[in-house]
Amino acid sequence: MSDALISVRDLQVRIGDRVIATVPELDVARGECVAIVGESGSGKTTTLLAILGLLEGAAVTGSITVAGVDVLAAGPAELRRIRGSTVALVLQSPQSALNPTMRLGTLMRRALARHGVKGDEARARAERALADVLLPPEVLRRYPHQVSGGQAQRFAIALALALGAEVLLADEPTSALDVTVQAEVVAVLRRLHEERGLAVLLVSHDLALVSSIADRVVVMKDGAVVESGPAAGVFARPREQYTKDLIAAVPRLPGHSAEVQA
Ligand SMILES: Nc1ncnc2c1ncn2[C@@H]1O[C@H](COP(=O)(O)OP(=O)(O)OP(=O)(O)O)[C@@H](O)[C@H]1O
Repeated sequence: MSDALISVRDLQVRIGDRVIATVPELDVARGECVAIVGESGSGKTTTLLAILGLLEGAAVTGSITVAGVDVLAAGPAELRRIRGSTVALVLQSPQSALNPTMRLGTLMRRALARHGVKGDEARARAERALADVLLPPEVLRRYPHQVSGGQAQRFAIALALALGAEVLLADEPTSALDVTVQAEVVAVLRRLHEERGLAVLLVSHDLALVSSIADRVVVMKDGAVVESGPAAGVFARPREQYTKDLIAAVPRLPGHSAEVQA
């Protein structure tokens, strides 16, 4: 537990009188990749946004700790600080998350400056982070629309790394990308996780992606956790019919039935 970067207990999110997510327990340890899977509307994104303190208009109860900070009690300044320096959000559509009027270099420089990193140190961090996501330094001269979706997503990850993020919260990071560039983003995420020990909390419909990278899996249905455990165990021996159905729908996974492939 002392090792947990993210620790959630008895989380309940309500909008009006509707409960849209209930998560009794969710931990992400240093260096660990945990995936939340489930059908559309099952409460995955809501859980991620609650962890970042980004849910507006919702009643959130329980406890959420990120790198020792009590998210539900923290003020806006403290939440902004941990969002940049400890935990970073990677979204589905990277290009829409990047300011279109700024070159990527300006975006990177301003983000670092907001966290007090300037000059040579900023340049060194930017170069290292770009190398980590396998992007050439020349991308810093381009505008967001001048790079591919895969490059924009890798740049978003580089931005998080440059700011020193220890855990990435990735919400469907590949689903808006062409199949050809999905693989490059997955490869970068997997390398950062496996070789650099970056912790990742991944929300994804893509069970093939999840099975290739996650250490543990949390399965959500209708706003509730129905099953969780080590990824290998959940994929090999799912307990719940809902999980079996999710797995059976994916052609590349072992539990998939031959008829669907034909
Ligand atoms: N601001 C909101 N007001 C009302 N209902 C909401 C709001 N945000 C989410 N919901 C509802 O909460 C439920 C969970 O939504 P959420 O986006 O967390 O699901 P999800 O599993 O991430 O789905 P998807 O994979 O489609 O993103 C859905 O039924 C959604 O309609």
